[in-house]
Amino acid sequence: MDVFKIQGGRRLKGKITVSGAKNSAVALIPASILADSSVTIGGIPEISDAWTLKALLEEIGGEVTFEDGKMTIDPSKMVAMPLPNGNVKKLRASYYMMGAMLGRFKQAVIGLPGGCFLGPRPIDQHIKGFEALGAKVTNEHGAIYLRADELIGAKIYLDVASVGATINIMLAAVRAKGKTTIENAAKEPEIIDVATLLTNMGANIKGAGTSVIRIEGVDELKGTKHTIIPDRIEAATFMIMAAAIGDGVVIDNVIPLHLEAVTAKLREMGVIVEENEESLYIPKQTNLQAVDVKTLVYPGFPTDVQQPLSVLMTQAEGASMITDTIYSARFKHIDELSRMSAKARVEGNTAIIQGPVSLEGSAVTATDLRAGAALVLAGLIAKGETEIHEIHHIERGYSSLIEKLCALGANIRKESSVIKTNNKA
Ligand SMILES: CC(=O)N[C@H]1[C@@H](OP(=O)(O)OP(=O)(O)OC[C@H]2O[C@@H](n3ccc(=O)[nH]c3=O)[C@H](O)[C@@H]2O)O[C@H](CO)[C@@H](O)[C@@H]1O
Ligand SMILES: C=C(OP(=O)(O)O)C(=O)O
Repeated sequence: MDVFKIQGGRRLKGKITVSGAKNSAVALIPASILADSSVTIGGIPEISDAWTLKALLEEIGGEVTFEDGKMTIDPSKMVAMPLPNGNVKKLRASYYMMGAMLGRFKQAVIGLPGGCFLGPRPIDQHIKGFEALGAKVTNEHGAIYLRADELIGAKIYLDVASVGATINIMLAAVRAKGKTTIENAAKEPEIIDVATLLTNMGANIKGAGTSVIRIEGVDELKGTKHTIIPDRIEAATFMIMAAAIGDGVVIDNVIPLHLEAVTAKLREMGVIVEENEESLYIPKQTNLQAVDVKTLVYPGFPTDVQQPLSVLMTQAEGASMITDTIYSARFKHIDELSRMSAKARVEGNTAIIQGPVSLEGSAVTATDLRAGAALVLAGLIAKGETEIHEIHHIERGYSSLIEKLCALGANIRKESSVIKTNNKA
């Protein structure tokens, strides 16, 4: 099994470039299924989720190339092959194969998705949407079976403003007959990105990025070219790293508007954030102050940044509180941070973190993607060596992380860890 080894205490300085957004990429790639000819997407991050989706599209007959961040998908020979197991279990966003295949083939068999375990992650709102469009949906032995004679536009009110359900219903509805309205839709920037691709393919979508999305179905969608938006969660991770251990870091390829909640909270902690059109500059920081944070749907503070921010809180003066209203159990990293001498505890859906403390290097486990990012940051700050296990979680969402951090002066490398066995045989 591979591990990350970090020698902590090295200051970071220079420029780091943000990759394309994971949560856009994982929806844009399945969206290509709906076209009748090739779709090319630029800026796809080199993350395992993108490679897994490429493999899934190939399993159903897609011809896909992925080189230098450019993915070209020819969907013309795809068929409605069932995908009950295997790659679908490796990532959360395999659920987008449901909406896209239902939209194109009026049928799909897709295993329940994997991805980060953050507490229960139901997909009832996705299914409610598919059923409203006329699909019969059953769950058989851990796979979702979807079938429709035809899809007919409908009015769908989401009980929770779910990112996945909003995008999945858009995917299923763009080729349905008539009008679909999604009310209480999620407003994340990645939803606008997917709507932009679909619109360029010929779809008729209004209101993406607001809480009401209106779709007028079309008979067919054509191939197109698209460039993905920058990853606001990766950017936020780098902002936090720069605030914790930077000697002046430029974070390039960002949309500052997408980061407003993060920037505001960092400023409240005393961090100086200079905004330019497509980049941010964070000078060396002193005197970080404790803050209270609550995660919310966009444009609120993102849950995906909660775990990295909690590490910065260990360096701030006073007691900080961070409440996750989206995923109440997203705190597995706190136990790992405690191994590194953090003073933190969890009460319900809130972590209480006392700072400043001197973190100590240790062997820790990335229990999920952003827990992994948090531990990388903790390792960069800590005295001595930190060894992070289960890094496959981190590789689902951070492209070339080692290379990017080493270029800023970090001492981090990937190694194969030798499992010691009692070899008596
Ligand atoms: C691949 C991807 O884009 N992942 C992101 C997406 O996940 P994902 O799309 O899975 O998250 P959702 O926005 O759907 O979930 C938000 C909340 O709604 C609940 N819910 C969701 C769907 C449903 O049918 N029923 C239901 O109750 C969830 O349990 C959660 O409490 O948005 C999350 C919230 O910003 C992010 O943390 C993830 O990084
Ligand atoms: C939770 C995340 O990802 P996923 O939904 O793909 O598991 C994340 O990106 O932080």
